[in-house]
Amino acid sequence: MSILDSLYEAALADAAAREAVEPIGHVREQAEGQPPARDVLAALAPRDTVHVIAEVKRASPSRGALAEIPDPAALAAVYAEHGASVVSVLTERTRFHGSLDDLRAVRARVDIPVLRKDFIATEYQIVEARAAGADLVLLIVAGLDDDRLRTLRELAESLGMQALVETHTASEVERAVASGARIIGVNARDLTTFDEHPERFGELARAIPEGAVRVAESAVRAPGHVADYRRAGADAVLIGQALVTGDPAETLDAFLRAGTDAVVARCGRTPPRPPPPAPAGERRS
Ligand SMILES: O=C(O)c1ccccc1NCC(=O)[C@H](O)[C@H](O)COP(=O)(O)O
Repeated sequence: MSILDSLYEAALADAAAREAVEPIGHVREQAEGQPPARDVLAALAPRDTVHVIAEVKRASPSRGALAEIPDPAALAAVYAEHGASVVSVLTERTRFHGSLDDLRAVRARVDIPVLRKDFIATEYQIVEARAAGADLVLLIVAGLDDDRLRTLRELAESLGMQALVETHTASEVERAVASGARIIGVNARDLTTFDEHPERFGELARAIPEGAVRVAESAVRAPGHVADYRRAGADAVLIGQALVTGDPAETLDAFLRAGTDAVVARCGRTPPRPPPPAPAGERRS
């Protein structure tokens, strides 16, 4: 069994155990009682700057333990104060040591949108994400067939959320686009081998339509990496490890500075040319 399959298996077993205690009807009522989801597309809309999706990440299958993070809400508050546009919360328990309680605590503390990052393949996981306050859910193309991908994205949208549809290959980008995704991520990390291919983002971003938000995921370890992703066309960069293993405030400040300073030479999105000089008679002295 691949690592990705085993991650889905564990996440789905946990979700089934929760569902046995709390059926989907109850969870749907809780979801309907939540304040409306925050507008993720608006949060990621300004295209004159790179956005950071800052992750609460205690551990990972590729690196093991990263940081204890006893108070995920406090970490998220630092992210929000230092300019993150979205907070990503890993809610998977077995390999990432996360939970829906982390997500609830983060959502209660910050005003920016919150992503539920997990191995989602069922309606139940989408509804419980909204019930816990998520504004955005992760859907991984490699783990879902076309029908599931569309059904789950549409369910998320019907609950007011958006979906970050994650890809790693050209054919996955094609499937993400065909599924109607509005926010498309290219993960530099191969989820079956854990190898990182940061150049992959620039190779694949061209196939993501102009109207969609392009997210570069993983493998940011230094400010220059944010600049590289920005130059390659990223509207947003998803960062976990570097933020939780360094000083989150300083690291995020440095990453955002680097992203803002980067020359925006984006595939298909070159910055507007300056207007031609006015005729001599109209020039101000
Ligand atoms: O991080 C892992 O080891 C991992 C392994 C298998 C599936 C998913 C995994 N991570 C989820 C992510 O996509 C990252 O947490 C996220 O993009 C941030 O990456 P990084 O900045 O490299 O921590």
